[in-house]
Amino acid sequence: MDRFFCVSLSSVWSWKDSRSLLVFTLVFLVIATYLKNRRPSSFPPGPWALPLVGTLFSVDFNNAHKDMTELAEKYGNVYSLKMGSSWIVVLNGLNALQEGLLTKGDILVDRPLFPIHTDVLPDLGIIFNNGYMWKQQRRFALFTLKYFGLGKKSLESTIQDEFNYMSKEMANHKGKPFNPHLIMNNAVSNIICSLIFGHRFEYDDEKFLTLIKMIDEGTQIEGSIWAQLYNEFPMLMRRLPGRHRTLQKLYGEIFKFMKIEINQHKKDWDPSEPRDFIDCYLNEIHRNKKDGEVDAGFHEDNLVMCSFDLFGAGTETTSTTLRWAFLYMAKYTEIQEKVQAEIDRVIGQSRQPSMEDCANLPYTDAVIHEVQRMGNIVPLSLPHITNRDLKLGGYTVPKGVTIIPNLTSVLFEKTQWETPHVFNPGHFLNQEGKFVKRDAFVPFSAGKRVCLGENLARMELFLFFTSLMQRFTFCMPPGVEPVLKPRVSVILSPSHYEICATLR
Ligand code: HEM
Repeated sequence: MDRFFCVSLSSVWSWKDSRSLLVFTLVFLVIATYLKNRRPSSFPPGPWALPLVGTLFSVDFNNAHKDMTELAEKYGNVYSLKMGSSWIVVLNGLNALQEGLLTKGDILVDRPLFPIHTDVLPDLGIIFNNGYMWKQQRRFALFTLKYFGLGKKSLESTIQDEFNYMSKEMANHKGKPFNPHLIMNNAVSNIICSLIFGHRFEYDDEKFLTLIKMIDEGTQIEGSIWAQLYNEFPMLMRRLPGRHRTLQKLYGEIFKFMKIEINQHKKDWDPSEPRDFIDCYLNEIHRNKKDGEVDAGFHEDNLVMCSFDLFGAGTETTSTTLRWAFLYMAKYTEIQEKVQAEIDRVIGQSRQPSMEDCANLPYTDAVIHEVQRMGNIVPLSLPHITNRDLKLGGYTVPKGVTIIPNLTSVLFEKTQWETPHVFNPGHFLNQEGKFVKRDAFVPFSAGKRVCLGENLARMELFLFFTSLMQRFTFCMPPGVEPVLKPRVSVILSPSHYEICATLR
């Protein structure tokens, strides 16, 4: 009896012990999780962060720009999210964007380096590079693009000539439905190719078409959930199959293409007569070698990476904007007619549009700006990172936090635009019908990292759009309504569609 009593007493005690231990462990875990996921003091507010996944479920990655804009209504224009284990801060609205990128631009000049890039791409080039090397590479690219024609007649005539090739290709469809994706990518890409490689590619060049398709696929993957997961859980994702694995193969192929072009240039390179960006860069490599300058990073690997950056950024963006323009013109036929009437009145049909016409075509210019605003092709810009503690909107953001400039929140800001969600060229016109600039027009972002190709893109958009409207009328195939819902990746592009381009 005594023995039985002792045994049952000890089992009661051990059961009580384990229960206390369990309760203690649970309380400990809850407190530890709370402390780990708690926002640092005076950090911007935001949704509650869960263990491991953070605020991943507060944003649908198929609609991140919209969800992030809506979150600002609840948490204010400067708020924070936790992606896996890292905090990010989102800037919304014109004031917050200007305070971050302009007033305190020095603190936000760097880019975060994500595993999806560092695993696949060398730490070189312009877009995902930082510090002295980035500054030198960016400055050199800007200078060289200017040297080869930005704002000059030579580039203008390259674009005009390319339009003639493109228009022949479109006219071949004889007003029947066709998908304008590849034609537009090819035409626009040929402009940046003329600047980098010194030549264009025929529209039926299979190798070049494959390259353009690779750029499109790479952009899709970079904006997909696969890339997000890779950046949050790199150790795991490196071991798992998925679309992220394709990226390495795609970029490898594009690098090969760049190297072939560079090797060709080296064969007939004449330092006294640089023909394009590659020739100028080879000269710069030579000069830096002579001067013993290494930190600026002028070497052949960086030439490959800079050419890759300029080619990628200069191909998909402008052509996507023009594809949005066709859709908007097909939807709002009365706006298309007004554009054509203005072009007919100012230029007529006997000569091609030039940049000088821009000032006399305010309605057309306003339509191009409105296409860019509504198209919103780079909705969350590219990420920045704080290089020291930053005071923003009354909060403190420590060094090393990723910052997302939410361009969508500015391009559709209620207090900035009269009809934010309606296609309305009037946003860029005053009472007298003259073109007016708007501060909240930020498709190229702002500050020290503002789009390097802004002037080139503006020139391409104006000359291609005006020439297209002069020569063609765009409409949807019979019975088809234009779909304005975007295909979401790093950029917002129209879903694949067919259009009819009828010669005027
Ligand atoms: C409509 C066309 C275009 C749009 C809307 C656009 C938009 C943007 C945006 C939003 C950024 C990020 C800026 C930031 O981080 O704050 C960017 C960066 C960049 N863009 Fe564009 N872009 C366009 C065309 C081009 C073209 C034609 C080129 C070719 C030269 C180009 C080259 C670049 C480069 C190299 C960067 C990185 C700059 C840096 O990190 O310093 N872009 N662009």
